[in-house]
Amino acid sequence: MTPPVVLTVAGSDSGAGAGIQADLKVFAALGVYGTSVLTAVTAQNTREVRAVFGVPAEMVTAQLRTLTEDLPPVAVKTGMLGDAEVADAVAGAARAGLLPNLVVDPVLVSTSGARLGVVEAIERLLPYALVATPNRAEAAAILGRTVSGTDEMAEAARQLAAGGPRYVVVTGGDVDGSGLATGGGEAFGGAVDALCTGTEVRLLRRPWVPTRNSHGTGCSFSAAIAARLALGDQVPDAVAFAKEYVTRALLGARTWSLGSGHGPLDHFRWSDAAPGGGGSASSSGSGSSRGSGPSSTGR
Ligand SMILES: Nc1ncnc2c1ncn2[C@@H]1O[C@H](COP(=O)(O)OP(=O)(O)OP(=O)(O)O)[C@@H](O)[C@H]1O
Ligand SMILES: Cc1ncc(CO)c(N)n1
Repeated sequence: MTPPVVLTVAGSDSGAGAGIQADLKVFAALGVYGTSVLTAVTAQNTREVRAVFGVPAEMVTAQLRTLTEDLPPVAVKTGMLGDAEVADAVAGAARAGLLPNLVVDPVLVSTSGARLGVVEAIERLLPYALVATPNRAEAAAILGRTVSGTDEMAEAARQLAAGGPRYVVVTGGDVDGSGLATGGGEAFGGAVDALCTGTEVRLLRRPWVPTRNSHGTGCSFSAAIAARLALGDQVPDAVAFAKEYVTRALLGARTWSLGSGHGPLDHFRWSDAAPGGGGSASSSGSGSSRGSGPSSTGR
């Protein structure tokens, strides 16, 4: 059995909750061969991003060329890009056809509030995206207006899809500064995302998981979409799978204590094996076999 190759182009999170490290965990959990091109190194833990060191654009290009010559990916996701030169380097590879099934997660700000990207960089890559996955704040920054309720999320998804990516998911998982269970998701009666397929907008709704351990939800969501695309899913199915996967990974992480800030997700369903583990929570509605994913969501 040869697994499909999937690539993440993103920054390193030393705390391994987000960025490259989260993406590689998702790829492993979903049974694809993960490769990585680093755009930045962050000094980061569950509480803060203390320092960011950008990888020069020429080095990003060198990684992309070297990798794709030998291990061409079937699907790709991008996360933190850093500056516009790096975004140009990635856009150049996309233009050359080296980045098929491209999922762009327009990372701008970390959960802890640190700036990780600029709108100008994201705008250079969006035209090449098959799928874009901005959260509400990112969609607002790109469009230059606020995006609050589900109607505005749907409208933002539609507007962004008209300007480049074939599919856009505006996610509603953002949590306010105080962290615990105070996020927009609760106010909406669940974790709601708006998927624009080009022709229509669907609201994807799953139960809101009240936990501080939500570091890297966006990274994991976009990585799971790329993994499922590589395994042959159509985009709406890949998105539905990814939503279920993240819900399940949040549920599994509810009771663990890794760091004193926003801890990581339970990517590998370890909580299923723990006594009274979080993975079987009925509200998830997901399957329970280890390593496998759900077959449907509440679309
Ligand atoms: N507490 C939660 N409970 C349930 N689902 C959640 C929760 N937090 C996020 N999600 C879901 O996770 C997915 C990722 O969305 P989110 O809006 O968190 O991305 P993000 O803000 O880009 O993440 P990050 O903080 O990693 O940058 C979405 O499907 C969202 O609805
Ligand atoms: C490296 C990196 N990428 C993305 C995010 C967004 O969560 C983060 N905190 N760190």
